[in-house]
Amino acid sequence: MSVLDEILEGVRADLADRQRAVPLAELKDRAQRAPAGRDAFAALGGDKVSVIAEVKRSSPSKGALAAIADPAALAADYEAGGAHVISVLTERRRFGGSLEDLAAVRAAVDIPILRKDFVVTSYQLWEARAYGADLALLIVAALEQNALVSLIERAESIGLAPLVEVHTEEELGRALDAGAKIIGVNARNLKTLEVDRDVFSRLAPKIPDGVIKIAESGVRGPHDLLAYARAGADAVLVGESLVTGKDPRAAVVDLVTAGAHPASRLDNGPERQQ
Ligand SMILES: O=C(O)c1ccccc1NCC(=O)[C@H](O)[C@H](O)COP(=O)(O)O
Repeated sequence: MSVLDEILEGVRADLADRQRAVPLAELKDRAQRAPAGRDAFAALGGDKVSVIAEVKRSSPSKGALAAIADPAALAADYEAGGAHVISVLTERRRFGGSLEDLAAVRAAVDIPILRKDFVVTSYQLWEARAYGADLALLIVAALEQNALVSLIERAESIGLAPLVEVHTEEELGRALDAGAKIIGVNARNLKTLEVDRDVFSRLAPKIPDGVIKIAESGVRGPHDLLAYARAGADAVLVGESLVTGKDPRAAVVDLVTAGAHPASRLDNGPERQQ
């Protein structure tokens, strides 16, 4: 069984418990009373390379990364450093996250928030909306095509921007066929956990203009952001290097500063001096 399959097995078990505890009608009611969503497209668009800063306690590849007793304070630090979007890992068993983390972050920051999880059913999209997310991750490798299409439609219909994650050309074709407007290319193979930063530069030229391109995983600092930017990234998603560093806010400042420089973008001239 692959790592992704193991994660999905645990996700489905936890989901069944939550569905027993909170019926869909009650969840929908809560989602419909949630404050209006924040504009993810505005946060990720423009000339800059946006920074999505992640609240990540642990991971299947590295185990425990950081204790993060106060995810809201960490997210507020990220926002103060200039982050454009906050990603909150809500998966419990392998990442140590929760929906409570999502709600706490929502209350602490004014920028859009991504629910980073392994979504397999629309119930999780209603959860995302009810607990304050503005975007929800949909991983192509975890979904049949019909499910991907219907989850994209459902997300959009309830005010969530779907971030559709791919790792191969075949998955990218499926994401585009399904109508994805925001595509994340994950450098991490979720079946083997191997990180290959070159996956982004191989797939990005095949993503049409007008689709937002996010480079996910493996960003150690501004030099990686600049490399992804040169390959066409509109945004980078960064977890481990922020939560394990001494000063997450300063690390975000460095990334945002690198991403704000026009020379960091594709075809915009020579690499900025570090
Ligand atoms: O991080 C993992 O080990 C992992 C394993 C299996 C599925 C997903 C996983 N991570 C989710 C992510 O995609 C990352 O948290 C995110 O892109 C940030 O990556 P990084 O900056 O390398 O922590």
